[in-house]
Amino acid sequence: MKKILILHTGGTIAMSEDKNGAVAPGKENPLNQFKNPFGADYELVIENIFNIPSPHMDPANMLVLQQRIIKAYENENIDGVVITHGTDTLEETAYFLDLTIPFKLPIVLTGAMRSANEIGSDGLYNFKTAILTAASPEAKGMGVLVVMNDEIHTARYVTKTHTTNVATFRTPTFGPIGLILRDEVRFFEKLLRHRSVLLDHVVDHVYLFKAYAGMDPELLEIALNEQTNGVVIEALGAGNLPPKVLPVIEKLLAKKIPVVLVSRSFNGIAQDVYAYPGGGVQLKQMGVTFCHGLNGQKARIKLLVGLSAGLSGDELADFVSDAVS
Ligand SMILES: NC(=O)C[C@H](N)C(=O)O
Repeated sequence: MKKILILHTGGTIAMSEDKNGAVAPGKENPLNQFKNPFGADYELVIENIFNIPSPHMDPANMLVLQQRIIKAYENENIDGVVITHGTDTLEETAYFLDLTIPFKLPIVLTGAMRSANEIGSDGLYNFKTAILTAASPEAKGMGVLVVMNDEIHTARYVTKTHTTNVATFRTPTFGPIGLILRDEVRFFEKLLRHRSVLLDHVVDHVYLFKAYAGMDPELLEIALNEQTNGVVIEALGAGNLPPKVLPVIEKLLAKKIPVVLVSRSFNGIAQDVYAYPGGGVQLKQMGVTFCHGLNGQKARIKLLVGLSAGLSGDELADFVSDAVS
């Protein structure tokens, strides 16, 4: 018998379409109509912990989820957790939990691209396959997982790539680590290393900026204040910035505000390759932290988690830059 804790948080998987085609949460969560297809082999403990669209999700809510899971692991004898979530910020919640849950418990996030009463709705199917994955012995020790459209992805690298297509969740550069084939859960990769940190609160004022041709330095200047805890920049290509923004970055670093760099490219990692003004070599010499392999929103979660866990200086830089931790 497998005991799976189900935490519903909202999102399209919990919404329905009205007669004009507008999608919104109704009075009743359609997931409550889910009939356990697994019989007596599975005990599903279901909680509607939130009912929010995922653009309303924030790190404080992510911490509520993390604490609920830790409590269940310590006191309620569970074998796995499934979280249903809106897809817009699903990857951020998944990665937050990946970085902050210190034990080998299968935790699987899923959602839907089509609401409950739309033709071809993917919600119940994704929910079912997420439960199967959370119950799989092989999911133990794989970190937090995202299951959508018959694919299993790591929280660390998965990202939403399409506004409406049901095949929206992809893992650029590396690919998924498993598949669901009918009702069979098959993993074909292993996690090499996994590092989590302990935290009991989350810091705010960790900003994410995106670089562009002719980037205006005044955009970054808004981070030059006492409240700012950290800055992430999605840089150009292999990790380069327009030279106009360098004086602001110098000022941020002088104030001991960590500045983390990722690439805005969909594939690949940020590295110190180029030695022209604003190139990665100069940025690294200035003290910018390169975060290898994460996208901007994940690097922001990682910086926020590291800061919330009390890391600073070299320790924080090591934590953030090591994308396989
Ligand atoms: N497919 C979805 O779930 C998108 C929705 N806007 C959400 O993230 O809540």
